Amino acid sequence: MTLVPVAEAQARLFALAAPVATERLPIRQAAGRWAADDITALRTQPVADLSAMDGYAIRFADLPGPWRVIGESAAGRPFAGTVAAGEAVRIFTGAALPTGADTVLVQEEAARDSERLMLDGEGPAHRGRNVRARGLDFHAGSRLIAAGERLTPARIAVAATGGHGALPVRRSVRVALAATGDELVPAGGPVSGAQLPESNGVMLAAMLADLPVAIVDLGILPDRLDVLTEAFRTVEADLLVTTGGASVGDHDLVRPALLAAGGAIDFWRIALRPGKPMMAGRLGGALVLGLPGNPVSAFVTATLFVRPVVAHLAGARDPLPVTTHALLGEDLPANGGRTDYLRARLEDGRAYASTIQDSSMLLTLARSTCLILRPAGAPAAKAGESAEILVIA
Ligand SMILES: Nc1nc2c(c(=O)[nH]1)N[C@H]1C(S)=C(S)[C@@H](COP(=O)(O)OP(=O)(O)OC[C@H]3O[C@@H](n4cnc5c(N)ncnc54)[C@H](O)[C@@H]3O)O[C@H]1N2
Ligand code: MOO
Repeated sequence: MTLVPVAEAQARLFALAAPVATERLPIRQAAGRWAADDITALRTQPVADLSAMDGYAIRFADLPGPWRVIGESAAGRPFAGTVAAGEAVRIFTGAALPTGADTVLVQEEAARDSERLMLDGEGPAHRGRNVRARGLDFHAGSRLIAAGERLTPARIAVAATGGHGALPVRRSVRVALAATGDELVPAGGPVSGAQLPESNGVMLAAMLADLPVAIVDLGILPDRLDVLTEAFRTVEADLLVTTGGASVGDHDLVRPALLAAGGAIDFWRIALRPGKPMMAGRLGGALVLGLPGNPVSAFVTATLFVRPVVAHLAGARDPLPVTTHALLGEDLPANGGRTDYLRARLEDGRAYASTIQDSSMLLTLARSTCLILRPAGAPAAKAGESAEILVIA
């Protein structure tokens, strides 16, 4: 049985579907979406030379003063006249520098007696001190945000300053979630002996909460081919994510049900631990990801495939999770043929893997703050060596 390497599986998954359609959204609703186009400045910022401090606009050549104060320039209310030799204008942060002035004397270094202004300190060290030149931040026509970049709060702010009130984004991604298994009952309800509270659907919804998605909750589906087939046949979504029933047991029916519903499997089984039995395919207009039922396997495959493919569909240029590095807290044994994602805790910059790595253990996962990546075939590693990690909490 050949297992698909993780990076190849991610690339194949992204190739199965293009990003969803674009729309224009009012800027206050666009946070967290991905830009569908380059966003270019419609104006220059600042549009004029502005004061960076509260003080007095002067001519540097007139130092060390004294000056005569001839007016005021406030943000939004510029001084209309011109500053001539020996003259100063009271100025505030963000206000336009009057014509003729080239420098701002901060008020802490000035002494004023009615219209008469004197230096009371060292004064500005050079011409242009405390002045923000026109276009310091950006010029009209500059690219502010590239297509495929996420609309973070700072990018929303730069777009607003660049003159935009609405932004081109991808519409939200419709994600259908289905948990499968006869043993499952909804969280919080009564649980009899052989039953188990459903947690994968709850966890997946939480893992998607910061992404632009509209969740279609198919709830808990029983291990019955006819019920699963009908649910899959009628689902309307961009992405269908199932959990459980992905392996090879007699009650693992997700694959046959997808095929019976008219879907096609593109790949099944990944060189990944935990998460090997994951499958990916298409069903009508939707992508399908069949995640393994073990909760930790569902978490790891959702981290490596579900969140990234949602980002891909939502127009992300770089949809993959970003890893970093940490020193190993303890020795690790050689790894087998699957890339391993060890549940671990980061403490003082060192990553400590949990002793038991069973893919059913949710408390271990809940206490973990990172996953240590162990590439397929990696040799044993010593405490203190650097390892690639994925921060998860
Ligand atoms: N003979 C083999 N057996 C198994 C293999 C294999 O290759 N050969 N693979 C194992 C691996 S690895 C995994 S991972 C699991 C995944 O199997 P399934 O996707 O079919 O998962 P289930 O059997 O349906 O469930 C596994 C486990 O997880 C619990 N579960 C399922 N769904 C939920 C849910 N929504 N919330 C909470 N818990 C859930 C379920 O009760 C089971 O305990 O297969 C191995 N077997
Ligand atoms: O791949 Mo399974 O996910 O080891 O438990």
